[in-house]
Amino acid sequence: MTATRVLVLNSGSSSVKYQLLDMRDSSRLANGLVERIGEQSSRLKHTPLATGGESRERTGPIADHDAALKAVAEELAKDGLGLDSPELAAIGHRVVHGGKHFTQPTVIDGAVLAEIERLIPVAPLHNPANLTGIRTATALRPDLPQVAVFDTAFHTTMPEAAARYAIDVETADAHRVRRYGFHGTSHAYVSRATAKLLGKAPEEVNVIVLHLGNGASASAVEKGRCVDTSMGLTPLEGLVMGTRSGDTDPAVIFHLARVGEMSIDEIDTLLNKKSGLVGLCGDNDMREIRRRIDEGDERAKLAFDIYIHRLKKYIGAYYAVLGHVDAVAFTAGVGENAAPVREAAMAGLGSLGLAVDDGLNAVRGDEPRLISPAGARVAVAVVPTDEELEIATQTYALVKR
Ligand SMILES: Nc1ncnc2c1ncn2[C@@H]1O[C@H](COP(=O)(O)OP(=O)(O)O)[C@@H](O)[C@H]1O
Ligand SMILES: CC(=O)OP(=O)(O)O
Ligand SMILES: [Mg+2]
Repeated sequence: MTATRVLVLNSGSSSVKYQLLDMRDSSRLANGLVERIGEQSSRLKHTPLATGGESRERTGPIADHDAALKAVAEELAKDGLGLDSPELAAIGHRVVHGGKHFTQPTVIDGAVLAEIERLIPVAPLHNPANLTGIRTATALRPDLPQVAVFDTAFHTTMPEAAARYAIDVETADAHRVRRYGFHGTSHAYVSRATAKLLGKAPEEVNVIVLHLGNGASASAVEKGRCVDTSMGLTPLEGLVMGTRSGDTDPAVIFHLARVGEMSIDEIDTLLNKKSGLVGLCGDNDMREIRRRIDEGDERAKLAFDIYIHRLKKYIGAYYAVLGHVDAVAFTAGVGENAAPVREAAMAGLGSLGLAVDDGLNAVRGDEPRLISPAGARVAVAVVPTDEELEIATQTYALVKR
């Protein structure tokens, strides 16, 4: 029997999303989510898609990512899909920071682990969780290839003009300070899916991808290659996000340290966890923000306006970077679901050939779809991302013989 299944683990700072796929037809056998890891109220939700069974939930403390992954393995085993299955070909891991070094998916060995560990200072929220996921999975199946698929890989094609900060070159190089970009697996997948929606090859189109989830980033993709993206050294730069500030004057940090007497760690927490939408209005869920706006809440409206203003600036910037744009693609939780965000982001951009058709924008669905009016100069599209499928595809391509 040839092994054709791939388990994908996407370990975030306080969550693990997972999916088990059969790569013969890319069908999903099971998926799930463990959230609030490290809290008393952890929750695991598991859906056994292969058997068509009901989703199962367990709540109660799950101390760390190691315990989370063991709980996932137990749930999979209940459906006869345990990690001991001979049909499992590999485990694919999302690794957020791969630095400059990793441009391709990579089978993990000691040297790869060491490099991911060395990058912890530039991805303190993400890389430690990714490492625990890899170590636990390896302990459960030491015989299987474990593959790292890096968020940064797609962005390694950025030209130096986009990747370098304008700071002293020697200092920057000594500390590997440069723009790496993140969500690359999603930007790669969505830019290709957008080309397909237009009936073109990726090499034939220029696309602006707007990945708007809890973390959010934009990218400029020229003929299939990333030429700029909004996240930088860490996933803090760029757009306004659920809890992250995105762009600020770096002097805000000196000011808060000197005048506000805050420690560097306090400022780090402020900008990464207490800013963005949650800092502006107390909510980071776009559904809740829209509900509050409908009730006349001024703070929610201001938070929304700041979010949209920043998004528009990046759309304009990447339009200029690309020179010619074939499509703008909205993706991830907000991009796929929040019609008012798409409408507001495109409002007033008619002279750039950008517009949305209200009727098309209101349609909901899981398939890639156009929302621009017929005959528009630039296509505007909603293109659902699928980071897990992309990670599984890249993982399987690397290990199948
Ligand atoms: N129906 C919806 N309308 C508006 N926003 C939504 C909707 N569904 C999800 N979202 C937004 O999507 C976000 C999560 O996006 P997602 O891509 O899953 O993020 P992440 O992968 O970073 O956890 C939520 O915080 C919420 O703001
Ligand atoms: C890199 C990053 O921001 O990831 P996420 O959106 O999953 O937090
Ligand atoms: Mg995400």
